[in-house]
Amino acid sequence: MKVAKFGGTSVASAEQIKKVASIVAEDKERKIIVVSAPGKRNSNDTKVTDLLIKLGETYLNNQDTEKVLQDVLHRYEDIADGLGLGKEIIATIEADLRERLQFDQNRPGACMDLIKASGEDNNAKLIASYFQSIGLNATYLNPQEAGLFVSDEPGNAQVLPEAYDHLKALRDRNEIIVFPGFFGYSKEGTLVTFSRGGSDITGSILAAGIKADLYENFTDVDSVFAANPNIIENPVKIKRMTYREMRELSYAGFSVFHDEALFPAFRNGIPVCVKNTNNPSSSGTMIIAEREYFLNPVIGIAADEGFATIYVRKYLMNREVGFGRKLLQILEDEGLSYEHMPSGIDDTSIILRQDQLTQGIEERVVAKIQEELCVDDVYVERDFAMVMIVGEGMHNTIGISSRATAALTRANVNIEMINQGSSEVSLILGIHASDADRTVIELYHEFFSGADDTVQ
Ligand SMILES: Nc1ncnc2c1ncn2[C@@H]1O[C@H](COP(=O)(O)OP(=O)(O)O)[C@@H](O)[C@H]1O
Ligand SMILES: N[C@@H](CC(=O)OP(=O)(O)O)C(=O)O
Repeated sequence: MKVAKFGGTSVASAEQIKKVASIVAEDKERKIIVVSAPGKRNSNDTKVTDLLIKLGETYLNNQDTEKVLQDVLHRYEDIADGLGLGKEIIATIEADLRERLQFDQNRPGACMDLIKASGEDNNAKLIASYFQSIGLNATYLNPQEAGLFVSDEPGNAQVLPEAYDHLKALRDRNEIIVFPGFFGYSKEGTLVTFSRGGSDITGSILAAGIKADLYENFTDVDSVFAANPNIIENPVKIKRMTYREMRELSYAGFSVFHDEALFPAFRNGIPVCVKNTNNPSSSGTMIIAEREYFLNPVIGIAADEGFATIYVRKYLMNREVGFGRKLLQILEDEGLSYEHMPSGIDDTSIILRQDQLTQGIEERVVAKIQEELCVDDVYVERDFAMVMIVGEGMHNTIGISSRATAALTRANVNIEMINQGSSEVSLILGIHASDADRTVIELYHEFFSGADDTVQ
């Protein structure tokens, strides 16, 4: 049995949904179909999820919601017309949206999630009707009915272990199930969404729940490439990669697959295949537990922006018992998570996602570090990027970091931070965000020039 997830680009228009239907129809093993909200039809388009976030904000600010509501409805009307579905489905979607716009405004997180998730929910209903109209034995299934229980953290839901016990019953269903991605329900019955891009997570949870033989993730590219195709023209394709490699690369900007989506598949040993809805005969990229040979020690290079550093200096920091704990406690008290913490003997830098550092929080954190830890210096710097060089073959390969630093020297890029975990599967370089693309290009040429069309 396979779970197939179709991303926003695969369900953005009637034409795309027809391709989805033929992919589903051609393989009887494709039993659970997870769908996203309609995504971009071209580079100037707006994702329905982004329209819905605007709708949610408009509603929560007590402004007139009608214009944005109509923009959302037009997207579904275009799709329904192109699929030859009647007007009834649009009336149902409109009624559903208007009902969501009655939700309690005193619960803004839950209200936003309810509105945001309608993109997937209504698209799943529409796609299930289309499948039925062309003779497929398909049915829409609501995540609450299926038992997809999650934690009550708006916009950042985490699956609850008991969800898997409920979801395994889906194995016994005889029809094709069309399941909306991106959200589950708390035990109290509140709808909660995963983080952005979270339909990948739904697919992985369902694949783990039914112990699928394969989790297929359909998108708009033939494979995962060794670098972001928006930065490198025709990058080499990755044929096989490990969960760990994909996790590191998606963490650092390979937006093709959500980093949180790997865990359920990995824990249950379910292979993941990234495939192209527009070219389904292409074999795609297999993500598996292990791969045996390494033609190239590096498999991919990624860069992600939006990081800040809290720099802390105190003479004899290395001798002060409990300094690190107290420093991290200050972050914890403000609800901040951190990504890396490279240290010297008298100084340390805490690297974190800068969108967490709103002005009030930044001021409080700096003041607390100053007062409670009596440091010599503390300040925040913004707009860093983290570049990751990743590959299982890097383990015990001599010279990777010298090749990387030489490439950055050629690109005239200053390295602010360098970090390698003991697993030696990745090397992280902290640089200024404005240098990110140049860095990826130079590193790509260093590690992939002369490589075949496909690696590994
Ligand atoms: N290394 C990479 N390999 C493949 N695609 C990548 C990579 N890095 C970034 N991408 C981008 O990810 C996009 C697919 O992800 P996304 O837009 O979220 O698709 P979907 O709508 O199917 O969920 C590709 O079109 C590509 O621009
Ligand atoms: N529609 C949601 C969830 C998602 O996974 O979308 P996509 O498949 O387009 O990445 C979002 O935009 O965040």
